Amino acid sequence: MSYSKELETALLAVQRATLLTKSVYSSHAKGTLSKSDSSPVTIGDFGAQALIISSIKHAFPEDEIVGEEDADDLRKDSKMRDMIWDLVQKAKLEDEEAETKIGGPIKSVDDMLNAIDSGNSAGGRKGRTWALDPIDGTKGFLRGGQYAVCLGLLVDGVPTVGVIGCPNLPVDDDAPMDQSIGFDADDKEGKGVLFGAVKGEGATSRPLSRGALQEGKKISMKAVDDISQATFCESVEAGHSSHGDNAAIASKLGITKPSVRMDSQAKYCSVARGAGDIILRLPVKATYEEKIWDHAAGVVIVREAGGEVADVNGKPLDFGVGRTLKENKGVVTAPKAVLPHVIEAVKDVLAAKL
Ligand SMILES: Nc1ncnc2c1ncn2[C@@H]1O[C@H](COP(=O)(O)O)[C@@H](O)[C@H]1OP(=O)(O)O
Ligand SMILES: [Mg+2]
Ligand SMILES: [Mg+2]
Ligand SMILES: [Mg+2]
Repeated sequence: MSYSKELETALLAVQRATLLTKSVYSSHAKGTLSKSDSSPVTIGDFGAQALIISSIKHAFPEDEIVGEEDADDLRKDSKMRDMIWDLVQKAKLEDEEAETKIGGPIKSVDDMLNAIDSGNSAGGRKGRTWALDPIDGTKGFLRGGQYAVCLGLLVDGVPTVGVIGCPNLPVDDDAPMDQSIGFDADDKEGKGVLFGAVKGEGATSRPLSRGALQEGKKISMKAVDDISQATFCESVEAGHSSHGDNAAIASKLGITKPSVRMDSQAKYCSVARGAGDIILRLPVKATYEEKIWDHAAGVVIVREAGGEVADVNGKPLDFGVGRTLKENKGVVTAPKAVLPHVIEAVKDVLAAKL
């Protein structure tokens, strides 16, 4: 079946939400709270989740949504709630037809809180579920590095549509990855990319705009003939992916170039357009369960660009078991043809640690 309405809705919804996140960054008042797992959340995360869920509910009222955030803290904190309401009202696409397609503005504070809380689906194997990360890489966002607004559609547990907005990546698909770091607070030309993909239909990139969608261009991964020449990427945060294990794996593959460190699913987008080749996310703690919203959209984009993902044991990622990837450990991404080779190196390095 065709997913053209799903793709268009997701592209517009993510594009509108990126406008909100950019306005938070420029305002320098990010209203940061610490969550129960001590990770940060800002008014940008809440505002983007409200806008995107209201867009999905307008176009597809029956669909389930697994969103990272909930509104519990906001129901207790009127100051924070008012800051977010102000942002949400201001974030509008400058194209009436586009804005109408995603339902127009949210009507009240209650609707905004209820939208945020509609991201409470338990996920699962049956039906249509959107996986939403309103700001992926919140630490990167706060640092002025890369971050991404990520929305994926799972159909019976299978990642099927993926859209990611990266306000700080260069528009040029051929820009080298080390030029990708740095924040575009002033909305300069040349920064801000919207990636999209539908299973079986390829992946595209287009410049983020403030109104109607710009035209998309096909993207694809680079062929890797000699793995020792590959570029690998990993998290900036050592607490999110084991830099030591990643380095040992790279060395086993004969890779001598230093890793490129980048926050968020901007990594998936970068390798999907050939600005890097391999992503290593080796677990730091055995108990950590990767969240479906941290991978669903990126996985569709990478696969449609010629890549494949698996966990550290080479097992396919199972998005149908709830809000987390609890049947998997870590995530490894590479061009399809070389993934088995990379997984062998991962297994060797992990086995040597036992
Ligand atoms: N202990 C952890 N291990 C792995 N990932 C984590 C951990 N804590 C938070 N994350 C999530 O990792 C992702 C960031 O990955 P990266 O380090 O590659 O940028 C984010 O989704 C972040 O959540 P969040 O969406 O709240 O930022
Ligand atoms: Mg978070
Ligand atoms: Mg995330
Ligand atoms: Mg997040």
